[in-house]
Order: sequence, then C-alpha cells, then structure tokens
Amino acid sequence: MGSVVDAANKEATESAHINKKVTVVFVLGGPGSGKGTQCANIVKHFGYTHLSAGDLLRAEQNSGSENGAMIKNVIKEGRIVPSEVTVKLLQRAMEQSANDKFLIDGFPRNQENRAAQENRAAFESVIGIEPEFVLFFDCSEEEMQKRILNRNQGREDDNMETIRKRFRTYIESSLPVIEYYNSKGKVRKIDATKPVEEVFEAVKDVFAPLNDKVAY
Ligand SMILES: Nc1ncnc2c1ncn2[C@@H]1O[C@H](COP(=O)(O)OP(=O)(O)OP(=O)(O)O)[C@@H](O)[C@H]1O
Ligand SMILES: Nc1ccn([C@@H]2O[C@H](COP(=O)(O)O)[C@@H](O)[C@H]2O)c(=O)n1
Ligand SMILES: [Mg+2]
Repeated sequence: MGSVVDAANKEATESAHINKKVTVVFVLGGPGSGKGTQCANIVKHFGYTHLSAGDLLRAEQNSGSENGAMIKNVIKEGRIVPSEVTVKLLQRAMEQSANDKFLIDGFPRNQENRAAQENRAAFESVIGIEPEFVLFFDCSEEEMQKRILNRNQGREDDNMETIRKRFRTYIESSLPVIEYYNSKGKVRKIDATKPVEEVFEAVKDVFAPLNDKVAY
C-alpha cells in the first residue's frame, strides 16, 4: 500500500508550473536515432501528444520571432538554444493542448535544459516536471548519419558539416543528461539500430503497462 510520502511524491510528479496535472515522458537519443518516428507510433497507439523541442524551435524561427535569427544560427552550429526560450515554447504547447500526456522529444538536451526544467525558482515559466521515465533511443553514429543524410525533409541542419557538430553536442552535452537520469533509475533504453517495426515492439513493452488505452 502507498504511504503518505508516496502520495505526496506522486502529487509532486504530476504537478507542474502549467495549469494542469500532466504526465511526461522525455524522449532522448542522438540526432537521427528515430525519436520523431517512434513518437508518431506512440501517439497513435497510446494517445500521447508529441512535442518535439526541435520542431517548436524551427516553428518559432519561421514565425518572425525576435529570437528567429538566434535560433537559426544555433541550429546551424548544432548547439543548444538557451533554455528559457525552449522551456517557454514547451510550456505554451502543453497549456494549449487538451491532452494531459506528453512525449517531450529532444528535451532536456543539456545540463542547462535539465536544470531549467527542474528548478522551479529559476525561471517564471519553468515546467518543473519529473518525467515518468526517459525513453532513450540508443543508435550507432554510423546508422544515425546514414538516416539523416537520407531524410530529405529539407532541414537546414541535415548536412555533413552540421551533423558533425550535432554529434559532438550529443556526446558532450546530451549523453551526460541521459547518464544523470540513468543514475536515478529513470532510463528505458531501446536498441534503435533495428528496423522501425522492431524498435516499436520494444517501445510498446515499455508503454503498455502504463496505459489503459488499448493498442490498435
Ligand atoms: N529504425 C529505423 N530504421 C531505419 N530508418 C529509420 C528508423 N527510424 C527512423 N528512420 C528514418 O531515419 C530518419 C530520422 O528519423 P527521425 O526523424 O525519426 O529521427 P530523430 O531522432 O527525430 O532525429 P532528429 O534528432 O534529427 O530530429 C527518418 O528519415 C526516418 O524515416
Ligand atoms: N532542447 C533542444 C532541442 C533542440 N535544439 C536545437 O534544435 C536542433 C534540432 O533538434 P532536433 O531534435 O529536431 O534534432 C538541435 O540540433 C539544436 O540545435 C535545442 O537547441 N534545444
Ligand atoms: Mg526529430
């Protein structure tokens, strides 16, 4: 039976600095590891809303925002946009959604992202959510590079020069975040080098126990 402390912890997990209770899964992995592809499957089967930090930043860049030029340059250089920008975009998207279950894809991407989302006092608009778990798509660099170069979605960062920089950022800045969550027992690691359908079989095993929505 759950204790009062368990109940309080669950409340803390579910509450957020947005105006509703939400369940959040962070989806992490290297560039081209298949995060977006698998999130689309999870949305269909388990009723989550997919929020990609990269997609939100690209939309913000194209919206004529005052941050547009900065975002464009940071993405071209494969670096990480300051957390306050990304956190606000995520917060707004979560508030605007009618759903209460979110896949946050590509965030937190470095320790600064992580600190910003955890530290309720640092920013007025922090999310402050402890993830249910972190879904980690583990894929070889060779395979990720091949996938990105074949993606053909017109992304300005899908070129060899930026890909190299994105891989460096992933190793230097993103992997430590995954290691941090791993040390807290939060990481569910998936072998993402396999074909899409096989990867999703492994993903389903992670989500099925959590969800009452029947897969179809
Ligand atoms: N398991 C897979 N096997 C082969 N190709 C895949 C697999 N998963 C995704 N792809 C393809 O690889 C490319 C990258 O996938 P996707 O966009 O989902 O990756 P991502 O992790 O979201 O990348 P990014 O971090 O750059 O946004 C896409 O063209 C996608 O169709
Ligand atoms: N938390 C994040 C996430 C992404 N970015 C920038 O966007 C680029 C593309 O992200 P994808 O997840 O779509 O690959 C990424 O390389 C970063 O430049 C970010 O700054 N912060
Ligand atoms: Mg993606």
